[in-house]
Amino acid sequence: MSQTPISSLRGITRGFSMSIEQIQERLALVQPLDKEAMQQAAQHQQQLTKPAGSLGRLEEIAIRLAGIQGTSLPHIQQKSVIVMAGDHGVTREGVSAYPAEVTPQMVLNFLAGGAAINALARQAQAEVVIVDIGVAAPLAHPQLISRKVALGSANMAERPALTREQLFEAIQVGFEVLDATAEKGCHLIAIGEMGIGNTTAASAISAALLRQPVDALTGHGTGINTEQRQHKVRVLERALELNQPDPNDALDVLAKVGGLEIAGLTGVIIAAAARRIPVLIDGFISGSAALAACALNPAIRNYLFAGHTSVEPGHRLILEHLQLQPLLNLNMRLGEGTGAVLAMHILEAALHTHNEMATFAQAGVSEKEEE
Ligand SMILES: Cc1cc2ncn([C@H]3O[C@H](COP(=O)(O)O)[C@@H](O)[C@H]3O)c2cc1C
Ligand SMILES: O=C(O)c1cccnc1
Repeated sequence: MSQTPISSLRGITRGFSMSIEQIQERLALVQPLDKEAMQQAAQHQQQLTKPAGSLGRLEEIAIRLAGIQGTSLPHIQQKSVIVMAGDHGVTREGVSAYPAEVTPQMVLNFLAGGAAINALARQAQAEVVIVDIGVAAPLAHPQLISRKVALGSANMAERPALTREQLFEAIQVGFEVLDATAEKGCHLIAIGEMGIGNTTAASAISAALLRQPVDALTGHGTGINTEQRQHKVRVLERALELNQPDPNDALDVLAKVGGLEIAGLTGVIIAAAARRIPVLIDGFISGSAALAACALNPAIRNYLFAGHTSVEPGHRLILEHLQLQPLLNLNMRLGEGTGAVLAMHILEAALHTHNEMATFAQAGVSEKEEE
């Protein structure tokens, strides 16, 4: 993974020095994991009443959470899922199985508590934070965080999806939403999104940053058929050819072929890592935000957990690149943060065993025989 040089960040930000400084500041706050806490947590695992290593990846999760929180006995109490919603001009090219008006309709459904993410968040006892960062329709609700940067992105098949100002504003919204969530107390964040057409944006971002042909990572999204997928690939090829996003510059990629909710989630991820809060990534779209965040600072990767692996083929390529092993594989392709919130149970299970099990000494259980 290569880090975007700060000089290249400056290159694209003439005139917006406030925002770029804020982004650089946050990126610079991300610290390596606490090695000492991880060593102590690993030793603690060795003393628990089980054959060494027998809790498999649960042990690795507890140890990494120790490194993230900087304590040998990490804990998760308050959890939130931040769902960002935005529209995509590229839907005018006919790249989705559903019409764009589903975006605002689903935001209202989230606010009424009737979507899959609401059901799963209730089960996981996670707070649901809904942000309108760029839905192309007026929306108002007491529980909605209204931070519209624009009425959707522009059509990337015709021009850059976002202006530099819109990109920086969207990342800034991500910082602010994460800050407000963290200040209420939060030990684990899941990220989710809603935006008809956003698998097209995620495909373009990952094709550019992973330097892969779009055909290798473009999927069927909400359910387009084989012929429609071929059309989506052609639209993507046209958008990449026209915009020429710089693969060494994740901000350039996010502006030219990204989207407001994806840029906002990139901001959430950066700000969470800077505050040592673990982040559960959901599917392909939130994965593309993680890919961009890690391109800006590779140290962010250590704060991320992959909730699940999506059916979208590009998601697997992102996770391989970030060297993140998904916790679940349930053939899901929904988004909204659903796979991430489901995996909260696994992270909590890792800490229940880590923090609650008796040691061999406490329980009077005999340890392994000498070899
Ligand atoms: C009813 C409904 C609920 C959703 N919840 C998430 N998505 C998901 O599907 C969209 C991306 O797929 P595409 O790129 O093919 O449009 C996003 O909004 C994503 O979150 C939904 C889609 C629909 C139709
Ligand atoms: O991978 C995802 O998160 C996904 C896939 C299809 C549609 N919406 C989301």
